[in-house]
Amino acid sequence: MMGSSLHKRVHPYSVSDEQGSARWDDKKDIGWKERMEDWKMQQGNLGPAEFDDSADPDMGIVDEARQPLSRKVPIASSKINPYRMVIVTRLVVLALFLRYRILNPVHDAFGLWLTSIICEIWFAFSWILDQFPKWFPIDRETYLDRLSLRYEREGEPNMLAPADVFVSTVDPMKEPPLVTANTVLSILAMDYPVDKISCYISDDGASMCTFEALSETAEFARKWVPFCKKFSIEPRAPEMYFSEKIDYLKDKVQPTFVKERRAMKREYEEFKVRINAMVAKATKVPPGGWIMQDGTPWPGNNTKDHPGMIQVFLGQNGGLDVEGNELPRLVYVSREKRPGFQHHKKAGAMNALVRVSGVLTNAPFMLNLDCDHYLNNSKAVREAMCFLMDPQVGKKVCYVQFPQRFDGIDRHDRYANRNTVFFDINMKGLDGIQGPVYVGTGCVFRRQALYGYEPPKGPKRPRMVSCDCCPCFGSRKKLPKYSKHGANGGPDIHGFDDDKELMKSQMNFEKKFGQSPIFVTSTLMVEGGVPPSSSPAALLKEAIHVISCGYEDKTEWGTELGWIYGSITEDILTGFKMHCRGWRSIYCMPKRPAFKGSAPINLSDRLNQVLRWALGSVEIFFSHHSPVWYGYKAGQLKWLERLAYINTTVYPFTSLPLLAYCTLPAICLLTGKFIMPEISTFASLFFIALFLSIFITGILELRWSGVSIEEWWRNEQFWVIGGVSAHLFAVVQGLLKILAGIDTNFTVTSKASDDEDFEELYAFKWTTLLIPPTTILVINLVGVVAGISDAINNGYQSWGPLFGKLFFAFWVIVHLYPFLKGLMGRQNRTPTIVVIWSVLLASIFSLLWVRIDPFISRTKGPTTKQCGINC
Ligand SMILES: O=c1ccn([C@@H]2O[C@H](COP(=O)(O)OP(=O)(O)O[C@H]3O[C@H](CO)[C@@H](O)[C@H](O)[C@H]3O)[C@@H](O)[C@H]2O)c(=O)[nH]1
Ligand SMILES: [Mn+2]
Repeated sequence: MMGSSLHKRVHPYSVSDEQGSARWDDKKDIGWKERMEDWKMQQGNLGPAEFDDSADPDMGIVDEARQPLSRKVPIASSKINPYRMVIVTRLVVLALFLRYRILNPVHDAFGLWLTSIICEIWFAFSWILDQFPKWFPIDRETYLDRLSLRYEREGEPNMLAPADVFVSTVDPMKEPPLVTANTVLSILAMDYPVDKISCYISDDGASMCTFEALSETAEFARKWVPFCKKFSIEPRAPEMYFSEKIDYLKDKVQPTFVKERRAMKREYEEFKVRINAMVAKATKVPPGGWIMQDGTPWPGNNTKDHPGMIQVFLGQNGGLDVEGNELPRLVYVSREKRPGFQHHKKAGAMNALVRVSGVLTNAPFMLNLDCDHYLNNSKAVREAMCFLMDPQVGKKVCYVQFPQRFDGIDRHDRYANRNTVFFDINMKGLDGIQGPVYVGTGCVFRRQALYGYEPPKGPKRPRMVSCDCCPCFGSRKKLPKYSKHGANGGPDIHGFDDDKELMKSQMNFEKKFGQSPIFVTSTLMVEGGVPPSSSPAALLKEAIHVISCGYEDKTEWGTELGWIYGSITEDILTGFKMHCRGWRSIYCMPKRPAFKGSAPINLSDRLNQVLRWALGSVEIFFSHHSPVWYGYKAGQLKWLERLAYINTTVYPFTSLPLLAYCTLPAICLLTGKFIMPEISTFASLFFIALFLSIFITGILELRWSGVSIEEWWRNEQFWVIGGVSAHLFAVVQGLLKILAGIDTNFTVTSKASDDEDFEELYAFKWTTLLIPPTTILVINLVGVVAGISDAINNGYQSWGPLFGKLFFAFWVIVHLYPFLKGLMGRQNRTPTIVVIWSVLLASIFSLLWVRIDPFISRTKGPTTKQCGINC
């Protein structure tokens, strides 16, 4: 087994013999129980009255340290109340409108009328799903200085909780090692005690290139990290730091800065050249497979059939940085892959990291990042700790989610890549209910929440003293059931004196967590850490064991534990399970964005990404975890939160009515029929009222959220574009999958390296996703031309009814405009295949309608040709 851990530059792993005075568990002679108690006391579990501050000379600081670490900032009532009023009004208007529509069928176009009315009812329903979870939006504020006062007292060991950082990568060609290296460097350089941070990289591609790049990155970190800390630079990802176009001398006082920065930039450029050389070399696999620097073959030469690999860099025994300080641990992990075993993509990779980190470091919190999401704010983890370590609110918090922010998106954000409407409106809304959904990256988890436990029950105010002998926490009784902690936060591993009990619970635990006694024991250490007695070699051996591909067989991994399997959007499912168990999550938006990543900016890649998300949602919708029917028994999921989860799984289905609704105007224009009867002045009031209420909710929403009107409009446009392409395909593929078992293959999105001219934006790749929107666009344009020429031929009286139809057609065209731009590419060149297909479909379609109901017959002469003469 050990043979599969890598030998190149092996640093004997050690956790137990730490010396540093800042180590939170350096009182190693005290037992676990005492240490836990101790920590709890320090966390401020004592009520304010019991706090003994006579010993502390600085009363002011003590007072400050007792203050809450964060605060809810409600949205101003002058902004939120009008918003709510308009929502209610809109609901009433909508009901009146639908009533009118149902009671007034169009007899000569019954089919059109019926279709449109079904669509409208569905739109109304999906609006409700989207709207009501935004009833209680909130903002939050954190107090980093209080966190520091409370847990980082001078002369005492640092009490901040350790955090394990997980980074996932799979394909070095699409996810360039330089991007991953930057992410890793930003993590290693974060503003947090180094001995409390460990960074785990999961390499699902088992790529030697990724491995060697990481080894190189570890070396470069020895220079980069002290530089960042010395000059407090931001961001701490070198690529982004050196490409910032701001005045880098602002606020800098040290005279050596300019010189050192210049030297550092040189170093980074050399580093970059080395990484690029590795990548260039890696494009062609040598005939005999890759050979490591020590001459042995790379164990991951067959990416689908290879042993598990772990390599520890840096950390306690990994040498110091150039200034003589320790660096955080960096661990390369590539889980075992064998044919015939499901690997469950990112979710499987994350679960492997949960176990490896449980064995090696067992931090009570873990930060999850995609390889392209670097730490943009070096205090991000501290921000999260303001919630997770808060003695009042913390215990029930399963994770702290940060918004995703992006670099390298075109200024106008043509395809709504930034997703601001979701991140600044919907997520803030959820934060006021039971917490934001987990979006896959930029999230700090509580380890215990990932282990499938429920949040601690009991009074909101923490108990004064916790006592393990007291029957109310009877860990001896509760432990075998292992699903609930006592009110004091967790079971106590020293609670056994009966061997039989111990054996029984041991068996239960192994059924749940798998056959690793060391890992199982680690799950019981609620406050983290590894047993002081364990030897590094044994731990490493166990770490290899827990990433073997059969490890999860007959356990609860992926069903109840860790990242949940069963959907390509594992993130939604994982967060959903936690909320169902009664946890709450927190949305944290520091002023300086905590993390930044890249997004696919060209049309085809973007549509494919959206397709993947939508398919994931459809999968969840049809699964046993569907928020429509899952989790009522526990009764822990708040109903508005459920509504939001239902919305995230049913939204792809809106593509069907949307598709119908987008073709209706064209049909109407071509046939001369309309979805509504001639309307009276009274009825037109409904329309105006509905239109106004939609408009005003939009405006008021933008007012409380601070989202700009342009961002909102891009979102609307992309809702239609994605709706009639990606979401539509997702529904079809999802149905194929459950009905016929046909699976779709997806690859990761490529992480473009920054380029100035946005070449990427104009890159065009052919995909079938483009056909439906193009067709819709073409038939609507044809419809507009036909409708106008028809009206010209028929004189004045026909302009009235035409107006309504043209309005709908323009609505469609305007929404699809960015799509049209995308089709044109930079050189205004549309790939012929798209044109051919769309023109073909559009003309078949138009001809069909013209034949069935030729409006030309009503007019005397041919239409278009005479137009020129008549005008
Ligand atoms: O077999 C695999 C496949 C993917 N990944 C990683 O998963 C992450 C996400 O993949 P990406 O192609 O970048 O997907 P995006 O659409 O950009 O990702 C968003 O949506 C995904 C699905 O909801 C989430 O998993 C991501 O965290 C979230 O950022 C990347 O770090 C990959 O390296 C693996 O580790 N193993
Ligand atoms: Mn991504």
